[in-house]
Amino acid sequence: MQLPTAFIEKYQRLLKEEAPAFLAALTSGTVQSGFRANPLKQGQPTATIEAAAGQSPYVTNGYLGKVDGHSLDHVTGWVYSQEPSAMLVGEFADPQPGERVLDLCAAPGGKSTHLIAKMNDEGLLVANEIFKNRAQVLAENLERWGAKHVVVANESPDQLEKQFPAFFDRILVDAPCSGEGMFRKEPAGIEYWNEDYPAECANRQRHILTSALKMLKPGGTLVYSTCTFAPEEDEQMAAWLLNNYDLTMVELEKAPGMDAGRPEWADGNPELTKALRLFPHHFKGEGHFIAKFVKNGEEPVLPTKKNKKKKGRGQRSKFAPTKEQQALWQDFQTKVLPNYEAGQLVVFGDYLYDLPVGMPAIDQMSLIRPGLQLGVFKKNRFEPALALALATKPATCTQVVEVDEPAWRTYVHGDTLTIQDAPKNGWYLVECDQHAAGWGKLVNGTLKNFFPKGLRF
Ligand SMILES: C[S@@+](CC[C@H](N)C(=O)[O-])C[C@H]1O[C@@H](n2cnc3c(N)ncnc32)[C@H](O)[C@@H]1O
Repeated sequence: MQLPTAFIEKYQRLLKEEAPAFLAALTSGTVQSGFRANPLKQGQPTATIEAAAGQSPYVTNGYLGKVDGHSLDHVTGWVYSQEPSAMLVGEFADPQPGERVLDLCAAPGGKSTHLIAKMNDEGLLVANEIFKNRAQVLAENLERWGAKHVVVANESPDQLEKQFPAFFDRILVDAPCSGEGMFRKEPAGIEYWNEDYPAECANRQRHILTSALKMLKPGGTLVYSTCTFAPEEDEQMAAWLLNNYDLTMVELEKAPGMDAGRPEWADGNPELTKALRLFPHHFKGEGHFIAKFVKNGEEPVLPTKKNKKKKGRGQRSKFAPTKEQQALWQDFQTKVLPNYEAGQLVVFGDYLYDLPVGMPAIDQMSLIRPGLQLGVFKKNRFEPALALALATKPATCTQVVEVDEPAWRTYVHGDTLTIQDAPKNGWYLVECDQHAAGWGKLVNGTLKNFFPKGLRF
């Protein structure tokens, strides 16, 4: 790997006698892969964990090692591949169950899956991505993860800020950056780099952070992270935040191998040591920067109950299912998922979603996934969605077909399954080794395959 001369000279200047070790680790060190297990699923991804190289000492459910993209654990969302430095961001963000959380730059979803897991799928996570194709990937990854209380939005930060004034308890800005910390893992990123690139990225980051702070409640927490070493995007951005907003910086606890922020690379404010830096010659992972702040000030006065009610009612009626649609869903739910508790049922096109309670103004923004997709209405039928299967614990489902791994492979390939001693006809959750894998419709001993065509392999 050939690093640009200007890059080498910059870090020789900044890191002085440490520079040779840093540059050697960046060009020839080993990329450490990792993954997180999904605590929202019922059980442990034993097969992937058995093949792992060990556990992360810093991240609950974090492991070192690779994930097979065609494994049962991956396809059913029991694991998410994420390198060891990146998984520290969600850990330090530390969202709590019941909070309103925004992941403003969320695709492909590594941090979002971590945030909602730490929230125990309680409260509301808005996972936003500015680019539509990336927002689709984000929605797919969150669908596999099986979370209910997540909305996927596809907005620019300055559009989103209009919908959520002082709304969130916690916001993560995992910013688009110059990506220097990923050069070792993704060398193609080197081609985009030039001396001015960090300053360009910093300009964009200031815009994103300006919107984020408008959406953060007083008393709320902002976590800012990058995967670059550039001080312009790291300490200088944290200094800019402290100089322009009423924020208190939160100390991030450093384990051996984790570095403190460098005040001398910004305006000398000693507070900047509270931030965390990950260098590849000190930590077994890629380059990252994390800073955490609390927004000072009083909570705003909430709108009166009367106003609130009006808004909610209008919103619901526009997207509310018809009586026929409700009856179709209820028929399915009573038979198959008798204990399922929906938040607000909303219909977008022909699709039925379970919108998390507390999500405002869904008609005012571009949403890729307004909550958990429950299914689709087709003529006079209801067809359950893969997302619902992946969010279902098999023990809560009354109609389950258990298959072994070869039969599961047949299922994800798109073929029908023959079920011996078949029970009554109807919708069944396909389960393999406790993993909910999708839906099938049993007709006289043959399980018709409803695994989405685009995902078959
Ligand atoms: C570092 S990546 C996020 C990674 C993600 N948090 C994860 O853990 O999987 C930054 C994201 O910001 C998005 N982005 C690019 N320009 C943006 C802008 N002007 N405003 C908001 N997001 C932007 C990128 O498309 C990218 O998906």
